[in-house]
Amino acid sequence: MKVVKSYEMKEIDRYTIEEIGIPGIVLMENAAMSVVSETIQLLKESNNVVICCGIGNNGGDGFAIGRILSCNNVKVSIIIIGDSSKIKGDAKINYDIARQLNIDIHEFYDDKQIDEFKNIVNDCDVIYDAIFGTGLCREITGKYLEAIKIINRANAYRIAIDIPSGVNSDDGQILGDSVCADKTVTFCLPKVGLLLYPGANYVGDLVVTDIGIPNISVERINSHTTIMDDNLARYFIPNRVKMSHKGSYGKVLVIAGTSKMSGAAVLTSLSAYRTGAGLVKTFIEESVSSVVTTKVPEAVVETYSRADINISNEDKEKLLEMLGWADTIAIGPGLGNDNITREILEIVISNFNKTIVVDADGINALSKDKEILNNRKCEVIITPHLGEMSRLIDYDIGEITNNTIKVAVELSKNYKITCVLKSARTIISSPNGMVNINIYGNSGMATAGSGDVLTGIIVSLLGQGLNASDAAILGVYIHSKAGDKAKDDKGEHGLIANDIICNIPYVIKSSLNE
Ligand SMILES: NC(=O)C1=CN([C@@H]2O[C@H](COP(=O)(O)OP(=O)(O)OC[C@H]3O[C@@H](n4cnc5c(N)ncnc54)[C@H](OP(=O)(O)O)[C@@H]3O)[C@@H](O)[C@H]2O)[C@@H](O)CC1
Ligand SMILES: Nc1ncnc2c1ncn2[C@@H]1O[C@H](COP(=O)(O)OP(=O)(O)O)[C@@H](O)[C@H]1O
Ligand SMILES: [K+]
Repeated sequence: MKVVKSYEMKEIDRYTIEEIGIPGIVLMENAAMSVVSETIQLLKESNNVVICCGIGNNGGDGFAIGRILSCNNVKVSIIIIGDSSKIKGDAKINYDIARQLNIDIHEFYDDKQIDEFKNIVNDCDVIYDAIFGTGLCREITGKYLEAIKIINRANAYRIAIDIPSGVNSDDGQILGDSVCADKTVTFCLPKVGLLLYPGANYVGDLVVTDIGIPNISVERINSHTTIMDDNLARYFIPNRVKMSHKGSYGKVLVIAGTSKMSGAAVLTSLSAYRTGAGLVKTFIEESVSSVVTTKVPEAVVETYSRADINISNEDKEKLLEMLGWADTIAIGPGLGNDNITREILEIVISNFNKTIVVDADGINALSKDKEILNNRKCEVIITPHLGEMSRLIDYDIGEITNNTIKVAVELSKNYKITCVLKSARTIISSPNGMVNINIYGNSGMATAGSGDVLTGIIVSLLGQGLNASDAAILGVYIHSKAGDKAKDDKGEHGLIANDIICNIPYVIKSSLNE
C-alpha cells in the first residue's frame, strides 16, 4: 500500500476535485461519514461528545461530523479554536450548516474563554480532534498549544480526524505538542507521519477509510513510500513446487559466530532453515563449530582457524570454493570486530557474484573501509541498527533517529545497495529510491540475537529466489510478525530471539492461508 506526504495527498485531492470533477464538499462529506461509521459504536455509552475544530478543512470535517452525529441524536458540542471569521470554502459551508441547525457551538479565541473551554472538555467522554490535519505547517503555540494540553489531560476517549493535531504528516515529528489519540481515522491513504516515531506514539488504533477518491487519482502519484500489509505478503512468499528437491530452495552460506558469540551462527542458520531454505552451510571458527552441529543438526558445518591475525591460504581456498557453491551469503553476525572479519568480507564481496546480506560485524568492518563496497561483484543488502548506521556514515545517532528515511535513502543511492535500517520502525530503502516502512513488531524484539534472526530470514528468501528488495521487505515483515506472535504467547518481557524463530513457520503458514 502507498503511503503519502502532505503535498502528495494535496495533489490527489486537487486532481480529484479539479480534473475529475468530484466537488471537495462531496469528499468532505464522505470523510465525515466514514469517521462516523468507524466511531459510532464507541459513542453508545457516551453522554457528551465534543468536537474541537480548527479553521481549515480539517475543522470542516469536524463540523460535518458534528452535524451527522447531531442528526443521529448524539449530544454534541463544537468548539472552534481560532478566529471563526477566517473559515472559508467547504469548511465554511459545513460551519454555516451547523449554525443553521443550532448545534451548540463555542469559540476558544483568546484567554478569556479558556475556563469555558476547560469546563466543556472536562465534562465530555469523547473528543473528536479536528484542529489540524495535513495543513499543519509550523510549530504550534498560544491557544492551540493550550487547547491540545487540555484535550490530553481530559478523561475522555480521543479520536483524531485524519492525523492527530500536532504530528507533522511528512516525518512524524511533533510540532510543539500533539493530541494523543486513542484512535485515528485517516482518509484515503496512510500519511508517512502516522507511521514514524514519535508521531506513531500519538496515533492509537489507525484506520484508513475510503472517501470516494478514484484509483486513478492515487495511481498517478509517484509515491516512493509503501508499507507491506497482511494481504500483500502472500504474493511475495516464494512458491513451493511438488517436483522439487532441497537444491530448489537455495544453497545458503552463513558466515557468522566466533568463540565469544557462537550463538549468532546458530540463530542465523536456524532462521534460514525455518524460513524455507533447502540447504544451509555454516562457516565458523573451528573451536566453536560443535555449538552449531549440536544446536542446528540440519546445518552443514565448515570450519576455519582464527589462530593467526590473517586468514590462512588454506582457509581462503576453502572459502573461495564455498563461494562457488552458494546461491547467497549472510555475513557478519557475531563474527568479531577484527582483521580476519575484514579479510573474509573483502574476499566475499570481491569474488561472489550474486546477492549477500551484511550484518553486525560485517557492517563494522565496512565502517572502517567503505571502499570495500565499491570494489564488488555482488549485490548487497546491509542491515544496520541505529548504532551501526551511526558508525557507518559517521552521523550522530539522534540525527539518524530523526531522519531515518532520508539517511537510509542516501546510503542506498550512494552505494547502490539495499539498506535495512533497523529500529522500532524499520526502514527498507532500495537503490532506485523506493522506501518501505515496517509497521509491525514490538519492544520485546529489542533482545540480543533478534537481528541475527532477521539476517537468517532475509538470506533464506534470497536463496529461494527473491530479489534483494523483495527479500528485505518480506524478511522484515516475517521477522516482526513472528515477534508479534511470540509476544501474544509470552508477552514482551520474556521474549527471546529463539521465540521469534519458533514463530517464523506460523507467520508464513497463516500468510498463505494454509
Ligand atoms: N482537500 C480535500 O479535498 C479534503 C480534505 N480533507 C481534510 O482537509 C484537511 C487539510 O485541510 P487544510 O489543507 O485546510 O489544512 P488543515 O489541516 O485544516 O490546517 C490548515 C489551517 O491550520 C492553520 N495552521 C497550520 N499550522 C498552524 C499552526 N502551527 N498554528 C496555527 N495555525 C496553523 C492554517 O493557517 P495558515 O497557515 O493559513 O495561517 C490553516 O488555517 C485534511 O487533513 C482532511 O482532514 C477532507 O475533508 C477530505 C477532503
Ligand atoms: N521496540 C521495537 N519495536 C519493534 N522492533 C524492534 C524494537 N526494538 C528492536 N526491534 C527489532 O529487533 C531487531 C534487533 O536487531 P539488532 O539490534 O541487530 O539485535 P542483535 O544485534 O542483538 O541481533 C531489529 O530487527 C529491530 O527492528
Ligand atoms: K486532526
